[in-house]
Amino acid sequence: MQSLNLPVCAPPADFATEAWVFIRVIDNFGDVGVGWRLSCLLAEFLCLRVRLWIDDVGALDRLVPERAVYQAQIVVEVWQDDEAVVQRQLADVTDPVLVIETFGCDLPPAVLARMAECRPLWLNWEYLTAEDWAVDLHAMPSLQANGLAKYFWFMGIDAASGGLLREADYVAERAAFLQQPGLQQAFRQRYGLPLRHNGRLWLVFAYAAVCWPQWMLMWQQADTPITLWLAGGQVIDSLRAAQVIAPDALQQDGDVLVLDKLTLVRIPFVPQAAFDRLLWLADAAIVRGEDSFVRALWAGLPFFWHIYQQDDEVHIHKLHAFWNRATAGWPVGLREAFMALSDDLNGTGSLDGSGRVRAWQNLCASWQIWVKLAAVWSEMLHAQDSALEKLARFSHLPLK
Ligand SMILES: Cc1cn([C@H]2C[C@H](O)[C@@H](COP(=O)(O)OP(=O)(O)O[C@H]3O[C@@H](C)[C@H](O)[C@@H](O)[C@H]3O)O2)c(=O)[nH]c1=O
Repeated sequence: MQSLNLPVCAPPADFATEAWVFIRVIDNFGDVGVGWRLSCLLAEFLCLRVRLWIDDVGALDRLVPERAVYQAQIVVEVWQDDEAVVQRQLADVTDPVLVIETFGCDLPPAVLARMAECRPLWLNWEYLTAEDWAVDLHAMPSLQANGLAKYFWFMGIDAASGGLLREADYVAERAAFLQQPGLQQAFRQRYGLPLRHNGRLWLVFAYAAVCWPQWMLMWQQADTPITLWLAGGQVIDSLRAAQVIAPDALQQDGDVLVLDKLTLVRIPFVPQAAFDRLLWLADAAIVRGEDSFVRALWAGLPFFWHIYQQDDEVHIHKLHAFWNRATAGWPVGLREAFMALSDDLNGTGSLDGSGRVRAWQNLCASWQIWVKLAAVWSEMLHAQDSALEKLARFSHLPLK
C-alpha cells in the first residue's frame, strides 16, 4: 500500500515547525482529497507537522480509514463554526510557519488574529486549471485586513504554474506494482475486484449525467468488447434512473452485468492510498473532479475528463484549456474523435447516435497512438517540478 514516507529529517518530537491546512468539504471528495494529499506531502517533503482543520471528519474517514497511522505527522482538528471552540483549540498549539486555506475557505477570525501576531506564510490553494490567467495570477500576493499578504497558489500543468501534487516515490511504486503480478492479484482479492476481464478495461469514476445511457449504447454497438469498472456509484444511479438497467442490477460491490460486448462491474470505494492502483490496473479511464484527474495524468494512460460542472459553462473553458494544450500535436483523426467524445461526455457538442459510434470507432482505430501520446504527455509532466518542490523554493522551507 502506498503510504506516507516518514520524513528523513524528522524534527524532534515536539515539532517546532508546524503548517496549518484548512478544508471545508463542499461536496464529493475533491476538497478533502486534495487537502489530505497536500497535508501528507507537506509532512513528507517539507518535514512539517501538519495541523489539518476540517469541518467534516466523516468525509476524511471515508477517504483515509487508516488515518490514525499518520497522527504523529498530521493532527486533525475538527473545524467548527464556533469562535469559542476555535479559541480553545488555539490555546495550546504551536505557531505555524505556513497556513494554507484550500479553495478560498475563509479562515476563522481567531486564526486570522493569531496569524497577525506570528506572521506565517499564507497561501490560498486554488482549483486546478490550465487557463493562462491562472499562470499569470499564480503566487501573486493580496494584502488582507490583518496586515498579512495572502498568496494565491494555482496548481497547473504549465512550468510557470503552481505545479501538481505528486509523491516522491510515485514512479517507483507504480513500477513495483506493474512488475509484480502477485501484488496485483493480492490487491484485486483484497477489494473483491474481478481477476479477469473481457476486452479493454476502463476505470469509470464519473458524475451522474444524461449521457450515460447513450454511451452505454455506443459501447454496445461498437465492434470491440469492453469492461467498465464503475466506481463511486453515480454512473450506476444514472443508468438506473434512465431504466437502462433493472432496479436490482449492480446494487452490491462486485456485482456484474453483461450487455452484449459490454461488461459492467460495480467496484467498492477504496482508500485514497489505493486509488492509484485502480488506474494502474486499467487500460484507460474516465475520471472526474481534480484529484482523480491528476492521478490519471500521473498514471500515463488514455483518459477522458468528466469535469465538475460550474455555472456559466466555466468548466467547459477549463476542459478546453486543458485538452487544447494536451492534444495539440495529435494526429487530426484521433484528435477530432477524442474532442468530439470529450465534449459529448461533458454535455456540449453535437454528436448523434451514429456520430458517437463512429467517433468511438475512430478512437479505437488509433488506440496504440493514443496510448503512446498519453504516456509521452505524462512523462513530460513527471519531468516538471511538483507543487511541493515549487513550494519549497517559494517558501524557503527546506526540502527533505
Ligand atoms: C473512486 C474513488 C475515489 N477516491 C478519491 C480519489 C480522489 O482523491 C477523490 C475524488 O476527488 P476528485 O477526483 O477531485 O472528484 P470529486 O468529484 O469527488 O471532487 C470534486 O469536488 C468538488 C467540490 C470540486 O470542486 C471538484 O473540482 C472536484 O474536486 O476520491 C478514493 O479514494 N477511492 C475511490 O474508490
